[in-house]
Amino acid sequence: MSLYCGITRRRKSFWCCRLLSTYVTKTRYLSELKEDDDACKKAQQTGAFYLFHNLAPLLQKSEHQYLAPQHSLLASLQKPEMETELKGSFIGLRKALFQLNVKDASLLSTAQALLRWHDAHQFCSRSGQPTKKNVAGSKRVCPSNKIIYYPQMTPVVITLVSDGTQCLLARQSSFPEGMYSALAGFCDIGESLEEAVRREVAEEVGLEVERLQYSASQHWPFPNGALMIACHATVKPGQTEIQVNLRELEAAAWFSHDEVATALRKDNPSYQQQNGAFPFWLPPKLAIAHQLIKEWVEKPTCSILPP
Ligand SMILES: NC(=O)c1ccc[n+]([C@@H]2O[C@H](COP(=O)([O-])OP(=O)(O)OC[C@H]3O[C@@H](n4cnc5c(N)ncnc54)[C@H](O)[C@@H]3O)[C@@H](O)[C@H]2O)c1
Ligand SMILES: [Mg+2]
Repeated sequence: MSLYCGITRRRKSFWCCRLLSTYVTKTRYLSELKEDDDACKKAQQTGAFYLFHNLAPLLQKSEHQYLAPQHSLLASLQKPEMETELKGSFIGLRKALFQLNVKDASLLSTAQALLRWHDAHQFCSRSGQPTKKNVAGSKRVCPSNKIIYYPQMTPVVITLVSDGTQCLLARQSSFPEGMYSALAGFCDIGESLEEAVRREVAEEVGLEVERLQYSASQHWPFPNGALMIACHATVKPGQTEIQVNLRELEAAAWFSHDEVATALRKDNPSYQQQNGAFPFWLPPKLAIAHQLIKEWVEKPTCSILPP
């Protein structure tokens, strides 16, 4: 698509033309929809919608997968009629997330986080008056004092700690049986990413981080829309004795490269072993914890780059 812009200098007009990438065009269009209620209303006439009921998306079950159908603007129907009409059911995102394709999982996570934020920000915290949502849902405004509220994400650090040969994985009692993950924790106000990683590792397993390396980030819809910031970290040599904080974790342990590489190749084993224990397994592919662990398996030295 072309952009034409007119620049007038010293009474002469110059016209320049340059090609915009599809990504830039799309980004600018979405940015316009956030600010322009009329343009957004117009877009809604031809737009595709995901449907939610009490924050649960409407999904269709297909073998081992969920499909997230999109719909054009619908007449208002009650939940049971809607499910029958659209041949699906409203299913909790926690249950369905890992059985969705990456695109639907990402869009539904964003949509759910946004819906939850709107639900929790109905009133201005200064005036107590009801706030008003713009058409795109990208902000809420208090009509009495014009304060604008924007959707928020909570930063969370997730860290895969290594001693160079093994990596440290932990589990909370709320995790599915047998699943271990990297250490995670909410950033405190005023903290840098590095400070949050050092504090969380010290708090949860009693170790001091020596070096850390940023890996990637991910939006995570639970519990209220978090920005997961993933890092690799190493601990000081010879200082690998774990002191698990049992208020936060059920267990934490060092795992060898072989153990982790083997677990990474397996799907969630939902069976119990003969001794009653559940086999060791790792978070599914969609979770950034999985990507962090996979990176370490492929390159165990990824966390010991110079600081
Ligand atoms: N996507 C992934 O791969 C992945 C993996 C692990 C954890 N996570 C997410 O990371 C999040 C944080 O991990 P955690 O539970 O170990 O955190 P955590 O270690 O900070 O412990 C949670 C506790 O911190 C306190 N807390 C401080 N600030 C908070 C805030 N802003 N919101 C809620 N509680 C706050 C509460 O007391 C809460 O019980 C989890 O909610 C989990 O969903 C995602
Ligand atoms: Mg934690």
